[in-house]
Amino acid sequence: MKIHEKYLSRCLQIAKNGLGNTAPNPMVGAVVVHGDRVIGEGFTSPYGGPHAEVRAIASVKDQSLLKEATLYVSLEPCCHYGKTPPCTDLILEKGIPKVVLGIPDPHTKVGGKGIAKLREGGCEVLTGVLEAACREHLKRFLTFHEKRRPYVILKWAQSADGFFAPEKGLRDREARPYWISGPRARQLAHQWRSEEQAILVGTRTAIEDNPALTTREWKGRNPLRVLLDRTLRVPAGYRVFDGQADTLVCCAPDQVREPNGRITYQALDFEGDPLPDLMHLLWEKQVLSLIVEGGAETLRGFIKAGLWDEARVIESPRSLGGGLPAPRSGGTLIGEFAAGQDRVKIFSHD
Ligand SMILES: NC(=O)C1=CN([C@@H]2O[C@H](COP(=O)(O)OP(=O)(O)OC[C@H]3O[C@@H](n4cnc5c(N)ncnc54)[C@H](OP(=O)(O)O)[C@@H]3O)[C@@H](O)[C@H]2O)C=CC1
Ligand SMILES: Nc1c(N[C@@H]2O[C@H](COP(=O)(O)O)[C@@H](O)[C@H]2O)[nH]c(=O)[nH]c1=O
Ligand SMILES: [Zn+2]
Repeated sequence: MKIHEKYLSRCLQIAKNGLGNTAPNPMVGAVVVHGDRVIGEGFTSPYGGPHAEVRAIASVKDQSLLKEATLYVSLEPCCHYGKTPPCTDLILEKGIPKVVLGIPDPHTKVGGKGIAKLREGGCEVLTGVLEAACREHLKRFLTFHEKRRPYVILKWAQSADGFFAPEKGLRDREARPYWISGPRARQLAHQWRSEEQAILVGTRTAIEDNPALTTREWKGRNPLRVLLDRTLRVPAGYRVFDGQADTLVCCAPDQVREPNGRITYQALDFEGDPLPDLMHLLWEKQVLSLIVEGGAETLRGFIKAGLWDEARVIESPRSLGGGLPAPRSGGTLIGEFAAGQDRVKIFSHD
Protein backbone atom coordinates (compact mmCIF):
# COMPACT_ATOMS: atom_id res chain seq x y z
CA MET A 1 0.00 0.00 0.00
CA LYS A 2 1.34 3.42 -0.94
CA ILE A 3 2.12 5.86 1.85
CA HIS A 4 -0.85 8.18 1.15
CA GLU A 5 -3.18 5.20 1.06
CA LYS A 6 -1.86 3.97 4.39
CA TYR A 7 -2.75 7.22 6.16
CA LEU A 8 -6.06 7.61 4.31
CA SER A 9 -6.98 4.09 5.34
CA ARG A 10 -6.28 5.07 8.95
CA CYS A 11 -8.64 8.05 8.45
CA LEU A 12 -11.40 5.63 7.41
CA GLN A 13 -10.66 3.33 10.31
CA ILE A 14 -11.06 6.06 12.95
CA ALA A 15 -13.95 7.73 11.10
CA LYS A 16 -16.05 4.64 11.82
CA ASN A 17 -16.20 5.74 15.47
CA GLY A 18 -18.74 8.31 14.33
CA LEU A 19 -21.10 5.77 12.72
CA GLY A 20 -24.64 6.40 13.94
CA ASN A 21 -24.06 9.68 15.73
CA THR A 22 -22.72 12.32 13.33
CA ALA A 23 -25.75 12.59 11.02
CA PRO A 24 -26.72 14.72 9.21
CA ASN A 25 -22.97 15.36 9.14
CA PRO A 26 -20.79 12.74 7.47
CA MET A 27 -18.48 10.56 9.57
CA VAL A 28 -15.01 11.74 8.68
CA GLY A 29 -11.53 10.83 9.90
CA ALA A 30 -8.38 12.99 9.83
CA VAL A 31 -4.73 12.25 10.56
CA VAL A 32 -1.83 14.71 10.90
CA VAL A 33 1.56 13.39 9.78
CA HIS A 34 4.97 15.00 10.36
CA GLY A 35 7.81 13.25 8.53
CA ASP A 36 6.93 9.61 9.02
CA ARG A 37 5.20 10.14 12.37
CA VAL A 38 1.48 10.47 13.09
CA ILE A 39 1.22 13.47 15.45
CA GLY A 40 -2.55 13.93 15.57
CA GLU A 41 -5.83 12.16 14.88
CA GLY A 42 -9.51 13.00 15.05
CA PHE A 43 -12.94 11.88 13.91
CA THR A 44 -16.25 13.76 13.61
CA SER A 45 -17.95 14.50 16.95
CA PRO A 46 -21.65 13.85 17.46
CA TYR A 47 -23.72 16.35 15.48
CA GLY A 48 -23.02 19.97 16.40
CA GLY A 49 -19.52 19.30 17.76
CA PRO A 50 -16.14 19.90 16.10
CA HIS A 51 -15.29 18.23 12.79
CA ALA A 52 -12.58 15.59 12.33
CA GLU A 53 -9.96 18.09 11.04
CA VAL A 54 -10.46 20.39 14.05
CA ARG A 55 -10.06 17.53 16.51
CA ALA A 56 -7.03 16.10 14.71
CA ILE A 57 -5.31 19.53 14.68
CA ALA A 58 -6.20 20.16 18.33
CA SER A 59 -4.71 16.81 19.32
CA VAL A 60 -1.23 17.80 18.07
CA LYS A 61 0.91 18.53 21.15
CA ASP A 62 3.60 20.61 19.45
CA GLN A 63 1.53 22.98 17.30
CA SER A 64 4.70 24.40 15.67
CA LEU A 65 5.06 21.12 13.74
CA LEU A 66 1.82 21.87 11.84
CA LYS A 67 3.73 24.21 9.53
CA GLU A 68 5.66 21.18 8.20
CA ALA A 69 2.89 18.60 8.42
CA THR A 70 0.46 16.91 6.03
CA LEU A 71 -3.21 16.62 6.91
CA TYR A 72 -4.93 13.48 5.64
CA VAL A 73 -8.72 13.57 5.58
CA SER A 74 -11.34 11.25 4.06
CA LEU A 75 -13.64 14.05 2.79
CA GLU A 76 -12.98 17.54 1.43
CA PRO A 77 -12.77 20.02 4.33
CA CYS A 78 -15.78 22.31 4.73
CA CYS A 79 -15.52 26.00 3.83
CA HIS A 80 -18.87 27.25 5.15
CA TYR A 81 -20.28 28.22 8.52
CA GLY A 82 -22.62 25.45 9.75
CA LYS A 83 -22.81 24.63 13.44
CA THR A 84 -19.04 25.22 13.50
CA PRO A 85 -16.63 27.53 11.58
CA PRO A 86 -15.01 26.35 8.31
CA CYS A 87 -12.23 23.78 8.62
CA THR A 88 -10.43 25.33 5.62
CA ASP A 89 -9.90 28.54 7.67
CA LEU A 90 -8.29 26.61 10.51
CA ILE A 91 -6.01 24.64 8.14
CA LEU A 92 -4.79 27.88 6.50
CA GLU A 93 -4.50 29.71 9.82
CA LYS A 94 -2.29 26.92 11.20
CA GLY A 95 -0.14 27.06 8.05
CA ILE A 96 -0.50 23.37 7.19
CA PRO A 97 1.25 23.17 3.80
CA LYS A 98 -0.33 20.01 2.38
CA VAL A 99 -3.72 18.27 2.49
CA VAL A 100 -4.32 14.79 1.05
CA LEU A 101 -7.97 13.87 0.76
CA GLY A 102 -10.24 11.06 -0.33
CA ILE A 103 -13.20 12.60 -2.16
CA PRO A 104 -14.83 15.99 -2.78
CA ASP A 105 -17.86 16.87 -0.66
CA PRO A 106 -21.16 16.62 -2.59
CA HIS A 107 -22.77 19.12 -0.17
CA THR A 108 -23.96 22.09 -2.26
CA LYS A 109 -22.29 24.50 0.16
CA VAL A 110 -18.88 22.83 -0.26
CA GLY A 111 -18.69 20.92 -3.63
CA GLY A 112 -15.05 21.63 -4.56
CA LYS A 113 -15.04 25.09 -2.96
CA GLY A 114 -13.10 23.80 0.06
CA ILE A 115 -10.33 22.48 -2.20
CA ALA A 116 -10.27 25.76 -4.17
CA LYS A 117 -10.07 27.82 -0.98
CA LEU A 118 -7.15 25.78 0.34
CA ARG A 119 -5.28 26.11 -2.96
CA GLU A 120 -5.93 29.85 -3.10
CA GLY A 121 -4.47 30.06 0.41
CA GLY A 122 -1.24 28.41 -0.78
CA CYS A 123 -1.92 24.90 0.49
CA GLU A 124 -1.02 21.97 -1.78
CA VAL A 125 -4.04 19.66 -2.19
CA LEU A 126 -4.00 16.10 -3.49
CA THR A 127 -7.39 14.43 -4.04
CA GLY A 128 -8.79 11.04 -5.05
CA VAL A 129 -6.74 8.84 -2.71
CA LEU A 130 -8.60 5.57 -1.90
CA GLU A 131 -11.56 7.05 -3.73
CA ALA A 132 -13.65 3.84 -4.00
CA ALA A 133 -13.15 2.99 -0.32
CA CYS A 134 -14.08 6.56 0.70
CA ARG A 135 -17.25 6.44 -1.43
CA GLU A 136 -18.28 3.15 0.17
CA HIS A 137 -17.50 4.51 3.62
CA LEU A 138 -19.55 7.67 3.05
CA LYS A 139 -22.37 5.94 1.13
CA ARG A 140 -25.14 7.33 3.36
CA PHE A 141 -23.99 10.94 3.09
CA LEU A 142 -23.27 10.68 -0.65
CA THR A 143 -26.63 9.06 -1.49
CA PHE A 144 -28.44 11.67 0.60
CA HIS A 145 -26.85 14.57 -1.29
CA GLU A 146 -26.60 13.01 -4.75
CA LYS A 147 -30.04 11.33 -4.87
CA ARG A 148 -31.83 13.63 -2.42
CA ARG A 149 -33.16 10.70 -0.40
CA PRO A 150 -31.87 8.53 2.47
CA TYR A 151 -29.58 5.57 1.83
CA VAL A 152 -32.03 2.64 1.98
CA ILE A 153 -31.11 -0.72 3.49
CA LEU A 154 -33.63 -3.56 3.15
CA LYS A 155 -33.28 -6.19 5.84
CA TRP A 156 -35.11 -9.42 6.48
CA ALA A 157 -34.76 -13.02 7.68
CA GLN A 158 -35.88 -16.01 5.67
CA SER A 159 -36.01 -19.76 6.13
CA ALA A 160 -33.79 -22.23 4.23
CA ASP A 161 -36.73 -22.87 1.90
CA GLY A 162 -37.34 -19.17 1.23
CA PHE A 163 -40.19 -18.26 3.60
CA PHE A 164 -40.56 -15.00 5.45
CA ALA A 165 -43.22 -16.00 8.00
CA PRO A 166 -44.95 -19.31 8.76
CA GLU A 167 -48.55 -20.26 7.98
CA LYS A 168 -50.88 -18.29 10.26
CA GLY A 169 -51.89 -21.41 12.25
CA LEU A 170 -48.34 -21.81 13.54
CA ARG A 171 -48.33 -18.34 15.13
CA ASP A 172 -49.20 -17.42 18.73
CA ARG A 173 -52.42 -15.54 19.28
CA GLU A 174 -50.40 -12.85 21.03
CA ALA A 175 -48.87 -10.26 18.71
CA ARG A 176 -45.14 -10.92 18.68
CA PRO A 177 -42.47 -11.73 16.09
CA TYR A 178 -41.99 -15.26 14.85
CA TRP A 179 -38.21 -15.65 15.02
CA ILE A 180 -36.63 -17.21 11.98
CA SER A 181 -33.11 -15.98 12.73
CA GLY A 182 -31.12 -16.91 15.83
CA PRO A 183 -29.95 -14.76 18.79
CA ARG A 184 -26.63 -13.65 17.25
CA ALA A 185 -28.27 -12.41 14.04
CA ARG A 186 -30.94 -10.66 16.10
CA GLN A 187 -28.28 -8.84 18.08
CA LEU A 188 -26.56 -7.91 14.82
CA ALA A 189 -29.88 -6.47 13.62
CA HIS A 190 -29.90 -4.21 16.69
CA GLN A 191 -26.37 -3.08 15.88
CA TRP A 192 -27.53 -2.29 12.34
CA ARG A 193 -30.45 -0.28 13.73
CA SER A 194 -28.03 1.78 15.84
CA GLU A 195 -26.09 2.69 12.68
CA GLU A 196 -29.05 4.19 10.80
CA GLN A 197 -31.16 7.25 11.43
CA ALA A 198 -34.57 5.71 10.75
CA ILE A 199 -36.30 2.32 10.66
CA LEU A 200 -39.52 1.50 8.81
CA VAL A 201 -42.15 -1.25 8.99
CA GLY A 202 -45.46 -1.84 7.22
CA THR A 203 -48.90 -2.00 8.83
CA ARG A 204 -49.31 -5.78 9.12
CA THR A 205 -45.85 -6.21 10.66
CA ALA A 206 -46.71 -3.59 13.26
CA ILE A 207 -50.03 -5.32 14.02
CA GLU A 208 -48.87 -8.96 13.96
CA ASP A 209 -45.44 -8.53 15.59
CA ASN A 210 -45.96 -5.53 17.89
CA PRO A 211 -42.26 -4.68 17.35
CA ALA A 212 -40.25 -2.29 19.52
CA LEU A 213 -37.76 -1.40 16.74
CA THR A 214 -35.16 -0.28 19.28
CA THR A 215 -31.45 -1.03 19.71
CA ARG A 216 -31.90 -2.56 23.16
CA GLU A 217 -29.46 -5.43 22.52
CA TRP A 218 -26.70 -3.06 21.39
CA LYS A 219 -25.33 0.30 22.49
CA GLY A 220 -26.32 3.40 20.56
CA ARG A 221 -29.25 5.58 19.61
CA ASN A 222 -32.69 4.30 18.76
CA PRO A 223 -33.54 5.29 15.19
CA LEU A 224 -36.65 7.28 14.26
CA ARG A 225 -39.46 4.73 13.87
CA VAL A 226 -41.41 5.20 10.65
CA LEU A 227 -44.71 3.38 10.45
CA LEU A 228 -46.83 2.99 7.32
CA ASP A 229 -50.39 3.01 8.65
CA ARG A 230 -52.80 4.45 6.07
CA THR A 231 -55.94 4.10 8.21
CA LEU A 232 -54.38 4.17 11.71
CA ARG A 233 -55.11 0.50 12.36
CA VAL A 234 -52.16 -0.12 14.71
CA PRO A 235 -53.49 -0.16 18.30
CA ALA A 236 -52.51 2.81 20.48
CA GLY A 237 -50.99 0.68 23.25
CA TYR A 238 -48.47 -0.99 20.91
CA ARG A 239 -44.71 -0.72 21.40
CA VAL A 240 -44.11 1.60 18.45
CA PHE A 241 -45.96 4.24 20.48
CA ASP A 242 -44.19 3.60 23.80
CA GLY A 243 -42.08 6.79 23.76
CA GLN A 244 -38.74 4.93 23.72
CA ALA A 245 -38.00 6.63 20.39
CA ASP A 246 -39.60 9.16 18.06
CA THR A 247 -42.30 7.64 15.86
CA LEU A 248 -43.49 9.07 12.56
CA VAL A 249 -46.85 7.65 11.47
CA CYS A 250 -47.49 7.93 7.73
CA CYS A 251 -51.20 7.90 7.00
CA ALA A 252 -53.84 9.09 4.56
CA PRO A 253 -54.43 12.88 4.65
CA ASP A 254 -57.84 12.55 6.36
CA GLN A 255 -56.29 10.52 9.21
CA VAL A 256 -53.64 12.99 10.34
CA ARG A 257 -53.69 13.81 14.08
CA GLU A 258 -51.96 16.36 16.28
CA PRO A 259 -48.50 15.32 17.55
CA ASN A 260 -48.67 13.37 20.80
CA GLY A 261 -45.47 13.16 22.86
CA ARG A 262 -42.88 11.56 20.61
CA ILE A 263 -45.49 10.55 18.00
CA THR A 264 -46.03 12.70 14.91
CA TYR A 265 -48.29 12.14 11.92
CA GLN A 266 -47.56 12.75 8.27
CA ALA A 267 -49.99 12.69 5.37
CA LEU A 268 -48.93 10.69 2.33
CA ASP A 269 -50.87 10.13 -0.86
CA PHE A 270 -51.73 6.43 -0.61
CA GLU A 271 -53.85 6.64 -3.78
CA GLY A 272 -50.60 6.22 -5.71
CA ASP A 273 -47.22 4.94 -4.51
CA PRO A 274 -46.46 6.82 -1.27
CA LEU A 275 -42.77 5.83 -1.20
CA PRO A 276 -41.27 8.55 -3.44
CA ASP A 277 -43.03 11.23 -1.34
CA LEU A 278 -41.86 9.54 1.83
CA MET A 279 -38.28 9.56 0.55
CA HIS A 280 -38.56 13.27 -0.16
CA LEU A 281 -40.02 13.93 3.27
CA LEU A 282 -37.18 12.05 4.98
CA TRP A 283 -34.69 13.99 2.89
CA GLU A 284 -36.30 17.24 4.08
CA LYS A 285 -35.99 15.99 7.65
CA GLN A 286 -32.28 15.37 7.02
CA VAL A 287 -32.56 11.62 7.51
CA LEU A 288 -29.44 10.20 5.85
CA SER A 289 -30.33 6.54 6.09
CA LEU A 290 -33.30 4.21 6.53
CA ILE A 291 -33.44 0.51 7.35
CA VAL A 292 -36.61 -1.23 6.16
CA GLU A 293 -37.38 -4.33 8.23
CA GLY A 294 -40.53 -5.59 6.53
CA GLY A 295 -42.93 -7.04 6.01
CA ALA A 296 -42.74 -8.74 2.66
CA GLU A 297 -45.25 -6.46 0.94
CA THR A 298 -43.50 -3.35 2.23
CA LEU A 299 -40.09 -4.62 1.11
CA ARG A 300 -41.51 -5.47 -2.32
CA GLY A 301 -42.83 -1.90 -2.55
CA PHE A 302 -39.31 -0.52 -2.09
CA ILE A 303 -37.86 -3.06 -4.55
CA LYS A 304 -40.50 -2.29 -7.18
CA ALA A 305 -39.94 1.45 -6.83
CA GLY A 306 -36.17 0.93 -7.15
CA LEU A 307 -35.80 2.76 -3.83
CA TRP A 308 -33.06 0.73 -2.21
CA ASP A 309 -29.28 0.61 -2.08
CA GLU A 310 -28.43 -2.49 -0.10
CA ALA A 311 -30.28 -5.65 1.00
CA ARG A 312 -29.20 -7.67 4.04
CA VAL A 313 -30.76 -11.10 4.00
CA ILE A 314 -30.42 -13.42 6.98
CA GLU A 315 -30.80 -17.05 5.95
CA SER A 316 -31.73 -19.58 8.61
CA PRO A 317 -30.67 -23.23 8.22
CA ARG A 318 -34.25 -24.19 9.25
CA SER A 319 -37.06 -24.81 6.77
CA LEU A 320 -40.65 -23.70 7.37
CA GLY A 321 -42.29 -25.87 4.71
CA GLY A 322 -44.73 -23.11 3.74
CA GLY A 323 -45.98 -19.66 4.68
CA LEU A 324 -45.40 -16.17 3.31
CA PRO A 325 -42.75 -16.22 0.53
CA ALA A 326 -39.73 -13.96 1.11
CA PRO A 327 -39.07 -11.10 -1.33
CA ARG A 328 -36.23 -11.22 -3.85
CA SER A 329 -34.18 -8.08 -4.15
CA GLY A 330 -32.04 -8.94 -7.17
CA GLY A 331 -28.83 -6.92 -7.30
CA THR A 332 -25.30 -8.22 -6.82
CA LEU A 333 -24.12 -10.38 -3.96
CA ILE A 334 -21.26 -8.37 -2.45
CA GLY A 335 -20.65 -10.16 0.82
CA GLU A 336 -21.56 -13.16 2.90
CA PHE A 337 -20.74 -14.20 6.46
CA ALA A 338 -21.95 -16.33 9.36
CA ALA A 339 -23.91 -14.92 12.31
CA GLY A 340 -24.30 -17.75 14.80
CA GLN A 341 -26.29 -20.49 13.07
CA ASP A 342 -27.43 -18.17 10.25
CA ARG A 343 -25.79 -16.83 7.07
CA VAL A 344 -25.97 -13.16 6.22
CA LYS A 345 -25.93 -12.19 2.54
CA ILE A 346 -25.43 -8.60 1.43
CA PHE A 347 -26.67 -7.47 -1.98
CA SER A 348 -26.10 -4.11 -3.59
CA HIS A 349 -28.54 -2.52 -6.01
CA ASP A 350 -27.03 -2.49 -9.52
N1 LIG B 1 -38.80 -12.55 8.35
C1 LIG B 1 -38.70 -11.29 8.62
O1 LIG B 1 -37.60 -10.71 8.61
C2 LIG B 1 -39.93 -10.49 8.88
C3 LIG B 1 -41.16 -11.11 8.96
N2 LIG B 1 -42.28 -10.35 9.15
C4 LIG B 1 -43.59 -11.02 9.11
O2 LIG B 1 -44.24 -10.57 7.90
C5 LIG B 1 -45.63 -10.50 8.09
C6 LIG B 1 -46.15 -9.14 7.61
O3 LIG B 1 -45.76 -8.90 6.28
P1 LIG B 1 -46.83 -8.50 5.15
O4 LIG B 1 -48.06 -9.32 5.36
O5 LIG B 1 -46.17 -8.61 3.85
O6 LIG B 1 -47.24 -7.02 5.52
P2 LIG B 1 -46.46 -5.63 5.73
O7 LIG B 1 -45.94 -5.53 7.11
O8 LIG B 1 -45.54 -5.41 4.61
O9 LIG B 1 -47.69 -4.62 5.68
C7 LIG B 1 -48.40 -4.48 4.48
C8 LIG B 1 -49.32 -3.28 4.58
O10 LIG B 1 -48.58 -2.10 4.82
C9 LIG B 1 -49.06 -1.04 3.99
N3 LIG B 1 -48.05 -0.80 2.93
C10 LIG B 1 -46.83 -1.36 2.83
N4 LIG B 1 -46.16 -0.89 1.77
C11 LIG B 1 -46.97 -0.03 1.16
C12 LIG B 1 -46.84 0.77 0.01
N5 LIG B 1 -45.72 0.78 -0.73
N6 LIG B 1 -47.88 1.52 -0.36
C13 LIG B 1 -48.98 1.51 0.36
N7 LIG B 1 -49.16 0.80 1.49
C14 LIG B 1 -48.16 0.03 1.88
C15 LIG B 1 -50.37 -1.57 3.38
O11 LIG B 1 -51.38 -1.30 4.34
P3 LIG B 1 -52.93 -1.00 3.92
O12 LIG B 1 -53.40 -2.23 3.22
O13 LIG B 1 -53.61 -0.67 5.19
O14 LIG B 1 -52.88 0.15 2.99
C16 LIG B 1 -50.10 -3.05 3.30
O15 LIG B 1 -51.26 -3.82 3.27
C17 LIG B 1 -45.87 -10.73 9.54
O16 LIG B 1 -46.35 -12.06 9.67
C18 LIG B 1 -44.53 -10.60 10.19
O17 LIG B 1 -44.42 -11.46 11.30
C19 LIG B 1 -42.20 -9.00 9.26
C20 LIG B 1 -41.01 -8.35 9.19
C21 LIG B 1 -39.77 -9.06 9.03
N1 LIG C 1 -38.92 -12.34 12.30
C1 LIG C 1 -37.68 -11.82 12.27
C2 LIG C 1 -37.45 -10.42 12.28
N2 LIG C 1 -38.49 -9.58 12.33
C3 LIG C 1 -38.35 -8.13 12.41
O1 LIG C 1 -38.00 -7.71 13.71
C4 LIG C 1 -39.07 -6.95 14.28
C5 LIG C 1 -39.15 -7.14 15.78
O2 LIG C 1 -38.36 -6.17 16.36
P1 LIG C 1 -38.21 -6.03 17.95
O3 LIG C 1 -39.58 -6.04 18.55
O4 LIG C 1 -37.49 -4.74 18.17
O5 LIG C 1 -37.42 -7.22 18.42
C6 LIG C 1 -40.26 -7.48 13.54
O6 LIG C 1 -41.37 -6.66 13.57
C7 LIG C 1 -39.71 -7.55 12.13
O7 LIG C 1 -39.58 -6.28 11.55
N3 LIG C 1 -36.16 -9.96 12.27
C8 LIG C 1 -35.10 -10.82 12.28
O8 LIG C 1 -33.95 -10.37 12.27
N4 LIG C 1 -35.31 -12.14 12.29
C9 LIG C 1 -36.55 -12.69 12.28
O9 LIG C 1 -36.65 -13.91 12.30
ZN1 LIG D 1 -15.36 21.01 8.65
